[in-house]
Amino acid sequence: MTDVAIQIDTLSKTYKGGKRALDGVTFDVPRGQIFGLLGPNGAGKSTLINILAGLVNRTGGSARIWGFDIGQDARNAKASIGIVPQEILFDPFFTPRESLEIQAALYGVPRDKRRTDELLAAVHLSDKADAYARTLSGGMKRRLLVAKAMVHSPPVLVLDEPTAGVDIELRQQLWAYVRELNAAGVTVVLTTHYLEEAEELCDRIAIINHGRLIANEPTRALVGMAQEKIVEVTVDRDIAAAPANACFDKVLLKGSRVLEISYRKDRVNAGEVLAALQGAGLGIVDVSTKEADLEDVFLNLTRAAA
Ligand SMILES: Nc1ncnc2c1ncn2[C@@H]1O[C@H](COP(=O)(O)OP(=O)(O)OP(=O)(O)O)[C@@H](O)[C@H]1O
Repeated sequence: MTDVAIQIDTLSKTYKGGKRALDGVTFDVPRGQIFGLLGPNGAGKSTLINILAGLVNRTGGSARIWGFDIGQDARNAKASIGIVPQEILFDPFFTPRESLEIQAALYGVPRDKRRTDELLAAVHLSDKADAYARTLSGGMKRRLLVAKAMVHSPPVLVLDEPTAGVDIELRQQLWAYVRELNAAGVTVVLTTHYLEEAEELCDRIAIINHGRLIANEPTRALVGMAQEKIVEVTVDRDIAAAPANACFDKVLLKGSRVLEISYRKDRVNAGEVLAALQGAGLGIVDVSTKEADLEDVFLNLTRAAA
């Protein structure tokens, strides 16, 4: 129990009108990790995060944040989590410094415990500390949102699609800061559409589809679940049609001498694929393989559960 940051137990949400956005979801977010929550549009990720944030009422199940029940101990639960929302909403007339001070006051952080300057520096906004929020770029606003979520020094930080619409350089900066926070002991939960990002950043990944949990694995294990492998082979003569063989899943003729062959690594290996080509009388000139990535797993899992 003590090593769990967030405990979600048969959590359900049916919106007025009957839409069942979450359908009995159960999983734990271990302390100290960067945890990815993935799923296609409309899968229920924002609903789950909004329940943790106290913005949406659940219709079934329970959740604990840092051991505090979000219903019975809402105050402590709320104090234990910082949430960076998907949408950027600011009063355009407040400066970053004022926004952080107001947020700290809302959370009851005493003046001598406030970390406004430290947070502004951490998100590279010190030089914009006294500029109106409306003059900040999109990336700056997002960084300010991260700082706002951290004013009360919560042990858990949740980021809902934090890098949507943020350019690559800013994304890198934001992730560098998230990694720093994590190294300093903050448990991070993030939702992202960028699978590469999840693969690179997250220790563990849960996938939600149609309001149900369909995977919850260490990232490496999840990527290892990809069974499809692709080998591109250049052969020694022109061929008119792709050869067929029982050990190929799919064959594409990509040029008169180049074949792209998909096979299932749980059934055959690359040697058998190449031997099958040689058996068809083709000499092999060149070979390259492509490892499956999280995207392949994600597509397979979400398709299978559709
Ligand atoms: N206030 C609401 N009233 C009714 N239905 C809603 C409401 N909010 C969300 N939904 C529905 O619940 C389902 C889950 O939505 P949710 O926003 O949680 O998905 P999501 O995984 O966060 O998607 P996205 O990645 O697009 O934000 C969707 O079908 C959505 O249309």
